[in-house]
Amino acid sequence: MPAPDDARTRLADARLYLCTDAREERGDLEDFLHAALAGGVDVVQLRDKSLDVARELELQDLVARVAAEHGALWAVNDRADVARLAGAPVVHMGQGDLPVPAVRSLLGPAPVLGRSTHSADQAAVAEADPDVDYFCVGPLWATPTKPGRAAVGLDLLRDVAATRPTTPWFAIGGIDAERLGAVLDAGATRVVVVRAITQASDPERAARDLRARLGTV
Ligand SMILES: Cc1ncc(COP(=O)(O)OP(=O)(O)O)c(N)n1
Ligand SMILES: Cc1ncsc1CCOP(=O)(O)O
Ligand SMILES: [Mg+2]
Repeated sequence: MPAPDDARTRLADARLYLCTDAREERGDLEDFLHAALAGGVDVVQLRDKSLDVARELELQDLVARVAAEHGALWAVNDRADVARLAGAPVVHMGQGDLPVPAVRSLLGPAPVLGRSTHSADQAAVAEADPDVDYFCVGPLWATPTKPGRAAVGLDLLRDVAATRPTTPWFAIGGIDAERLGAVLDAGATRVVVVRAITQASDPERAARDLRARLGTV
């Protein structure tokens, strides 16, 4: 696990963040992680709402080990208890999850803390909060991976980009190779994807293609 400040630097340098799907039950999670990370994914998050908490905690060891082999960061979603027990370098909380002060109260200053945002106001709050290390803006397009969450559209991305946040931020929701150009044109430099890699016939190649287009800018 990287030292906290190292993790913050690496998060700021990250361009491609992958949330996994519920593939553990298919038995190919480890192979998939190796492929995606070999393709250049910078941050990987186990996002599987079907897992009970004990199994999720077990699987974080696998995620941590594979991420370390590839020099990538790994993140825990939603669960501060799991993040603490697993020693996660990154934890992600949505608007309906634990509030930022509660997460810091439980986990202290060490983990990189990310926040979901769905409006300009929420993005501004995240940007102004010194305890938020990165935030995500989306879903840009409606996506089956986040049912019930309305699309925010590229206009919000443009609006957020225009505020020139100093906090690293990512675009999320419905992003794939075809739409990536529009996302970059709207001002994002970092993206989070699920299906663009999890549903690719060749996840390593899909990750490599996305990462190459994201570059280092
Ligand atoms: C990196 C990243 N960005 C956004 C989310 C979404 O979080 P949330 O809005 O809490 O929704 P769930 O993923 O918990 O369903 C995320 N998980 N990761
Ligand atoms: C977790 C989450 N939060 C906003 S959109 C989303 C899912 C994005 O999935 P996909 O990249 O498959 O559209
Ligand atoms: Mg959440």
